[in-house]
Amino acid sequence: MTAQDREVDGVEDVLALFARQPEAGRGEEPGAGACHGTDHSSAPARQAAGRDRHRAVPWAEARAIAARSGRSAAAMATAPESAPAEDLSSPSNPARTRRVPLEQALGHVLAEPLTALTDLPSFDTSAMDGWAVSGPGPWSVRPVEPDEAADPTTEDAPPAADTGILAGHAAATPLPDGTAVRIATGARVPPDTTAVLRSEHARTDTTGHLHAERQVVHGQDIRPRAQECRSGDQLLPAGAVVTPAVLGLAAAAGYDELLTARRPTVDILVLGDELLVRGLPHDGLIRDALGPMIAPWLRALGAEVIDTRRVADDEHALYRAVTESEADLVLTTGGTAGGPVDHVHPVLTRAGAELLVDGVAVRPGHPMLLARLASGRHLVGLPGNPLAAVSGLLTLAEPLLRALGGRAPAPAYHAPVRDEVHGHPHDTRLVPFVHRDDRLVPLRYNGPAMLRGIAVADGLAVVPPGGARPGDELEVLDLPWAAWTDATGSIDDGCFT
Ligand SMILES: Nc1nc2c(c(=O)[nH]1)N[C@H]1C(S)=C(S)[C@@H](COP(=O)(O)OP(=O)(O)OC[C@H]3O[C@@H](n4cnc5c(N)ncnc54)[C@H](O)[C@@H]3O)O[C@H]1N2
Ligand code: MOO
Repeated sequence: MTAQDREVDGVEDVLALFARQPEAGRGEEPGAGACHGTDHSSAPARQAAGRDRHRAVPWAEARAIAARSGRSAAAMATAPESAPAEDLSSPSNPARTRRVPLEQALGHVLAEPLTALTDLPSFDTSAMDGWAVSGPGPWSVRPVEPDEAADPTTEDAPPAADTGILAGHAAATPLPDGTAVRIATGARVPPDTTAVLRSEHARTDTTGHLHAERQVVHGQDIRPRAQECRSGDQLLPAGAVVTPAVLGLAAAAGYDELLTARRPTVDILVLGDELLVRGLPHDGLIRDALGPMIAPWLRALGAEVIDTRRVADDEHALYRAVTESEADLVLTTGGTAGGPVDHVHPVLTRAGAELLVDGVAVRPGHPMLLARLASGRHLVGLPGNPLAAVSGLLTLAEPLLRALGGRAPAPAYHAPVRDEVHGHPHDTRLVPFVHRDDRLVPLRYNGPAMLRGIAVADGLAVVPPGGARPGDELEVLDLPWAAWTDATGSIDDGCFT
């Protein structure tokens, strides 16, 4: 990769050792994560921050609350009154589940365990092209009887040359001791077969007898019926995501359709009169960065986005939009803080919503919130600063949607960080990083209003209060499309080697 290529992929510019960046408190730009620096240095801001800190929930607890609330909402919609709240996957109520043909099931979530409908393999199968043999050799070669070779669906077809027993054909006649019959990979081995001899390990003599050129072990190259599973075995639990491999397994196990969890629905409300949807910023107006970003991000998290709507900075308009939505989740952007046109809190109060999380001890994104509306639906309020919105998306919306959609919690994983990362004194920090040589390398341009770092990141590193030293293990939040960029190779590891 040339220096020019490196510039083009955007990583080189964004990659930086945190220790080499200006520290928080010395200014926010160019993004050493100093939201808490400049923002809270004035007396009123300090007071606001003090109030926030008082009610802000720790980051991990906020995620746990979101997951718990999603689980109980899913259970209430799914199960009869008496069912335990954790029983997400009960398929008893069709409202939250859907039968989907296999060819449309990719990316859906199983609403019931995938249980084998057949033994796999469903018959003793030849694993190789060669000979089915019975007993010790040499063996006399037996021609295949027409009813053994015949395709059961084309019994009227003219007799073909002796190809032996082919895959998909019946093989009901037992193989007498001392005899061999030609057989193809995937064909049913005849009863009383003791082994399959690969064609390259076999030789026929002038008298037509078959000899093995290698030692023959009993059962060799036969896949016995039910080697992989028995009918009724659980292959996958409820909550598993249907991947291409799961589609293949389900088909092999006999499924034509799958019972899947209905995707949770989301209405996105983008607030802010300063936002433009086209063209260049001008006269204090800026482009809406969240409208184009949030819907595809939520879809990648398994949600069904009904609509993304721009709502004027008007309390009544927001109240109507929130209370009229029929989505499982209303997601707002902006208007979470205490500014003159920040209407999210007043609207929630007016709507009789219960605030489950009102501020999180995380940077960026601390004004994020989670509420349960009177209807039982949820509202996640993302802060307007774009990276703060991403933080809210992964802190509150991701665990909530995962639970609403019947998926198991993502197992947490940790990786060592390569560089020192400056920490906030009290709050968790979420910092965009790239994986390099089994280490997390934090990225610059991680300020709350910036997307330049996250746009090239593999994920967000969870930096505990106080920061991290080189080699410390940090929790990792993957981005749902990390695999896409790997697949396209657009962000090439080569640029750092
Ligand atoms: N006195 C205080 N002011 C603020 C505090 C605080 O603690 N005390 N917290 C700051 C933090 S931290 C954040 S984050 C923001 C949260 O603000 P809001 O959620 O109310 O969002 P807005 O005020 O509407 O916008 C903030 C910022 O983001 C821009 N924005 C909004 N929407 C979009 C969008 N769709 N695309 C691009 N940019 C967007 C908006 O223009 C503002 O610049 O509050 C701080 N203030
Ligand atoms: O950092 Mo704010 O700027 O918490 O999102």
